[in-house]
Amino acid sequence: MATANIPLLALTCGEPAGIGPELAVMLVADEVPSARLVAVGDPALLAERAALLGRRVEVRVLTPDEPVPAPRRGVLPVWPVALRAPSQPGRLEPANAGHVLETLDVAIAACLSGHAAGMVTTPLHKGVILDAGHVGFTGHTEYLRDACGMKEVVMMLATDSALHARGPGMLALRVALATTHLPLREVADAITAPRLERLLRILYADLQRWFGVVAPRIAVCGLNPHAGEGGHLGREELDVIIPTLEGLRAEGLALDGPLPADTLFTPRHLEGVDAVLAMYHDQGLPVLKYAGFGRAANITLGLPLVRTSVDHGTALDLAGTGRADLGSLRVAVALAAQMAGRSTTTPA
Ligand SMILES: NC(=O)c1ccc[n+]([C@@H]2O[C@H](COP(=O)([O-])OP(=O)(O)OC[C@H]3O[C@@H](n4cnc5c(N)ncnc54)[C@H](O)[C@@H]3O)[C@@H](O)[C@H]2O)c1
Ligand SMILES: N[C@H](C(=O)O)[C@H](O)COP(=O)(O)O
Repeated sequence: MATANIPLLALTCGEPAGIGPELAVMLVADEVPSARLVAVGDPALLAERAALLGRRVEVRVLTPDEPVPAPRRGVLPVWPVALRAPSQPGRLEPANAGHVLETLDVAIAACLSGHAAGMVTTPLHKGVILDAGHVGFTGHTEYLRDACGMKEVVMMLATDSALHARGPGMLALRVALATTHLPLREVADAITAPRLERLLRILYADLQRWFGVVAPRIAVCGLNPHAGEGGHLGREELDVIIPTLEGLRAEGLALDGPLPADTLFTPRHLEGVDAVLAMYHDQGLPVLKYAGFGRAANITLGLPLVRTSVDHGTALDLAGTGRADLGSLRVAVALAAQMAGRSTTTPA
């Protein structure tokens, strides 16, 4: 395949004090990356981290018009976005929050214009972006939603099936979230029937579109212990979740639940299920990360572009040590490449 026909992925380098920049370096230092990549970040910082880790990497600065070369070991093409202040591994610097957001803007613009076929993000630090005054920032997912003008998107994490014996396919356990980065006390109010319906429609459609699941079966968690115990432990199941599921089932969507979340994530209940919809972040993600931390990826569904990410955060405790595990970034890149390939063959 000619280089220009290999889907191009923009790889944002994330929080400069975290492990993102060194993961970008490590990805090309020891192996040929599985996709045509261009990092979006500060070239001097990347070269510095490569030197700190003792990795031989040529950081090759490209203008937006220059072709991005085919993947090659030891070469990291970069679309430059300058740091706003010096960065030390492990030390957050609010002055660099604007830099982090600019890397996202560059990648998003490249995807929306069709220049890049998708974007892969390494971790940013939500707290330091808020400390810097970006009020309301809660993560890539919501930032991408707003940047792309979408009303709703869905965060889904998926494990790499290589670790699991649950049958063929690249990814074995997929967990989507009905609410994302929200204080727990606000979760119940955020789960309304119209929203839940929109989220389930996005999840259903994107399982078909990106993962080739012809007739998705989705298992939906209850919000309350024991899925509300018939209304004795909370009424959200009776008032919101059950009527929403019934409405969508009448249209032919295969939806199980609401099921008690504590037993839903067991092999018998997961048999034949293509994705689980958890009601909140720490209902679904601990299970997913227990099953595959370091071998899973985060995908934003419902966007007009391909976006995957790693399953972990900035790991400030590991930054600059070279001990961060590259596994999740490998999965995120491979998955984005697979999705980008589909987006050229499947109508939107
Ligand atoms: N995709 C993202 O941008 C993303 C994802 C998760 C968390 N975060 C953000 O990261 C920051 C720190 O979050 P946290 O402390 O809850 O989670 P974290 O994932 O950064 O760290 C949790 C633990 O996992 C370890 N860990 C993380 N990545 C690792 C890797 N690649 N290899 C080996 N060990 C690894 C860390 O050393 C730490 O012990 C927060 O601001 C959070 O919001 C961002
Ligand atoms: N909820 C994600 C996780 O725990 O892995 C993470 O915070 C990333 O979210 P964004 O992709 O929205 O930044």
